[in-house]
Amino acid sequence: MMVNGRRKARLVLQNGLVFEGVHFGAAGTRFGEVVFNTGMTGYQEILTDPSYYGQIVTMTYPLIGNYGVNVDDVESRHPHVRGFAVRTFCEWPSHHKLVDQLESYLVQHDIVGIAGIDTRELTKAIRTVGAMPGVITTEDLPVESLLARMDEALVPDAVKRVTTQTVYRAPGAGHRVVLIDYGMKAGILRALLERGCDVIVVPATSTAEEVLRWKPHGVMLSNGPGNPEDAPYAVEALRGLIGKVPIFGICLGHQLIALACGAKTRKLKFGHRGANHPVKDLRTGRVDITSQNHGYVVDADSLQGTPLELTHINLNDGTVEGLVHRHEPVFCVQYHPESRPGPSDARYLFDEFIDLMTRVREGRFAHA
Ligand SMILES: NC(=O)CC[C@H](N)C(=O)O
Repeated sequence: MMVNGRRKARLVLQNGLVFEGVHFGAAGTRFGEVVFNTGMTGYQEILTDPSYYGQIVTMTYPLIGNYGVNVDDVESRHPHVRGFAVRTFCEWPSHHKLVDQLESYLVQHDIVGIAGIDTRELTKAIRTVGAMPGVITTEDLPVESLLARMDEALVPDAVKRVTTQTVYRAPGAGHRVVLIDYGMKAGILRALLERGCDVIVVPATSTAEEVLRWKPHGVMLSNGPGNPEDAPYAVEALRGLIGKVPIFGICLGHQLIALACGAKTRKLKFGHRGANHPVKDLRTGRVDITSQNHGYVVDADSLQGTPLELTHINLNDGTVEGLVHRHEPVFCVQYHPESRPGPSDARYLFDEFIDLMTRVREGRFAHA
């Protein structure tokens, strides 16, 4: 069926809620966990952030696509979302860096989109019920048959599907850093290269021995998709790295450090995805406005009895945002200091990592 010259599309949630709109992007049927992002801009970074692998993302900001797509705002080679849901998409974008329209970009990468739905109502449904499986379809399929297929939204072994298959090096004259790619955003690599690091990017399945063979001055743990408990091989590798080399973990990397140290993770009701999450550093009182994208979190109570100390909390819901190891040069944050998209308040954490590696190399490492 057509609406205003466009094919009809539907977004169906597992709880039976149906949103009718029009199709934009590729045609077809795509299942995925439905999550919302509250950023006003940054749709291209969001589409290409591998942590969204297998998910259907809806933007709460109502007008999407107005600056088109460009070659700079990508966090990986191609989009990783399964579907994209917006209120209004802009058919006549304008920006000096624009190379394409959002719609043709989605078609090119086979991402099914829906527009013209009440994204506020959709977001409220997710906030009330919690993030849940759903589907976007441009096909004329009965709702019952779609509801019966919601298992297709599951993404087993997500990290293994997005990690690099080969080791590669981005040379630099500074500290040698092994960057473990669990589904890395390019912004993390960029932040290290901007600080002169000699970066070796390795697959998520690398063992501690494989990482240490590079004789790194530091190990950087990236973000990545899915439940951290689904990557036990990564936790195992970290157990062999903690205490041997300085480590800085971001998002999934942070959660994996927590698991390796005996803490637990749990699923948030609807996650944190946006560019304005306030995070407080408990040691300094400083508050950063941060970029976030996560559905899981480290359980604060489970830190009891572990060597980890809580350093940062989210000011919206009090959840764990940062940790430091009490005895070893290891620290991590749940949010995204590389931003992309979002504010750069927390970029200084990369400088702290550089400083930590310098201190360890010079034998000046000591925790307060
Ligand atoms: N951006 C990330 O690394 C997300 C980590 C994890 N997949 C979560 O959703 O919590």
